[in-house]
Amino acid sequence: MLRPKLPGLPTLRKALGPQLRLLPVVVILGLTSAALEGVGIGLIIPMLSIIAGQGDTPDMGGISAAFQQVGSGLGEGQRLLFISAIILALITLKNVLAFSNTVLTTFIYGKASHSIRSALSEQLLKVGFPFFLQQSPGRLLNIISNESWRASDAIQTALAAMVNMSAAVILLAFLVFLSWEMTLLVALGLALVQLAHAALSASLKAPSRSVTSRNSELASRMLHLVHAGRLIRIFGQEAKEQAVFDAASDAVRRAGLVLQVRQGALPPLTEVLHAVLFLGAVVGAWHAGVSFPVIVAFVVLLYRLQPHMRALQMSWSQLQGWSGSLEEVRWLLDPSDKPQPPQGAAAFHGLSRQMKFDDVTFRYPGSDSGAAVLRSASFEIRGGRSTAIIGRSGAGKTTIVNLLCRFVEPDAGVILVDDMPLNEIDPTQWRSRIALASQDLELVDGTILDNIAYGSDLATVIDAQRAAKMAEADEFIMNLPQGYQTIVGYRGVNLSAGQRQRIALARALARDPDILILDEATNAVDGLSEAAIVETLKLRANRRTTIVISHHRSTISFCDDVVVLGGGRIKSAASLAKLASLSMDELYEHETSDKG
Ligand SMILES: Nc1ncnc2c1ncn2[C@@H]1O[C@H](COP(=O)(O)OP(=O)(O)OP(=O)(O)O)[C@@H](O)[C@H]1O
Repeated sequence: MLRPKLPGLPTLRKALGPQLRLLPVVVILGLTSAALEGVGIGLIIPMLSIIAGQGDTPDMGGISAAFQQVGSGLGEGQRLLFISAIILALITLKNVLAFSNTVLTTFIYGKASHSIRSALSEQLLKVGFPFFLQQSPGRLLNIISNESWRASDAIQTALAAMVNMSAAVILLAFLVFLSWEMTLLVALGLALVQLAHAALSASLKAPSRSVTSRNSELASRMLHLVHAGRLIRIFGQEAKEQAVFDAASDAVRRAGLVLQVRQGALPPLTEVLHAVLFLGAVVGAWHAGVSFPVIVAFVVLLYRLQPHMRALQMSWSQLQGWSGSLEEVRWLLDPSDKPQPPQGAAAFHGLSRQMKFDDVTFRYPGSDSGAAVLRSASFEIRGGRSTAIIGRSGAGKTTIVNLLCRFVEPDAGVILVDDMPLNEIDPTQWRSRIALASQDLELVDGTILDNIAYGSDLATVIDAQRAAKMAEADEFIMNLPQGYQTIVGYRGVNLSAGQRQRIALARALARDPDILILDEATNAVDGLSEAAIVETLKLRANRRTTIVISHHRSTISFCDDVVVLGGGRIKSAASLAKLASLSMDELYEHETSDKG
């Protein structure tokens, strides 16, 4: 009866994973408990015959006659007790099996829900970074926090549908055995009810998608309120923001109302149609001259069948109502239309000579019509030296970092590492040799120690303290009441911007990387602390490769080389010592013919 295409079925099947092999057990338990129920109801026939004083009603055939034989050798009183005992035993056993099935389906549901959440997290961790440049965080948040739960609910509903389907099949079989004519009538009626139900359920898909997209918009507004708290207040936008939020929230309410009203119309409608069917069957049976005990058994069976049929139909409409959610979850889990993570299998054991940008052109995804950020850029960053990358705002400095870290890949040209194309190197091995401290690289919610140790295997607080000392962070950390155990809060809100930067720098230094990249990593640090940090970096620079991006002359003062970016090109690449006399503004304009 539920043949039409089930929305999101592949997603559900994938989520069930190894639990799929438990589904036959669910079905067998469902069939068995329904069979026990059917037999129990069938035993009403001899019971009623005894009570009505009809003895063995002669005109019965098939399964009714078989039921009629139960306890036939006993006296009436004893037979009544005997049949009652069997019915009680059957009811008890049926409920034990039903309970076992509830436990089993709950177990499967829990596992499948976990697997959906885990798959979503895995996908977010695995997907190529450009995905995050293209997608709205609100949409992603909504999928993780809302839609994934609906997908889990869909699994529970699908499992319940299987149990109900099993019960319906068995009870229908008993009905056929009791009276195939009456069953034919009932089946015809049920098919009509199902058709009406399916037509109405199909109209739930559009409102379901609308609810999903409104929820995404609302999640974006919520994120905005959380992240832009200061901005909203200082510009006095509270009333406007409230109005925008209310509009988004009300849009969710309206879309939800349409969906729920349509869904809500289905149960009463189905109940009325079932009642018509029920009464029609009774009247029909009376006209056909079916015996009283058989009519009662038939009606009781039909009565017991009805909730299963209704539940099946409800499951169907619920799954239609969640189709928007299932589509969103399926979309996020589908890798085919997502940017791939960086590839490459060659081993990397450390930089010995240089990193070379050879004719690299790059444009951000989604900005195809706009100008390229880098156009045929060629320059070298020599190993074991420190290189400043400078240029006016928007020149493409951070883009170079993104390319080096393989967050994005060049559209044309190649980046060579010791003459090997970077895209052939195993990205995990490559990144394990890099540490990045950047103005927009977040702190994690945890202690200062957690943050410094993030990404390196620091054995002790002493190790963390060594890194913190190099980043001029130890002193302020020790002055905090909880020291290294101080909780930094979400994105480090409990700390000042300069403190956050010094912890991020300590985190990068703790990795003791081959290649240290500092992208505006100290622009919020006071001059004195910055001077001390620069001294530390100078000492370190003799051993390791360091790339520094900054608009401050003092920050790049210790660098050996400088690469100047402008208008998507490399304007100049030279030894910084040769340009020592130039101010920052003069450096930005400096142009050499040999950019080597
Ligand atoms: N995610 C993105 N999508 C589209 N364009 C982007 C994206 N990120 C940066 N850009 C564009 O790329 C150009 C270079 O940006 P980039 O961040 O590399 O500049 P920058 O030199 O580091 O600037 P700043 O000194 O201001 O930090 C800019 O024009 C910017 O608008």
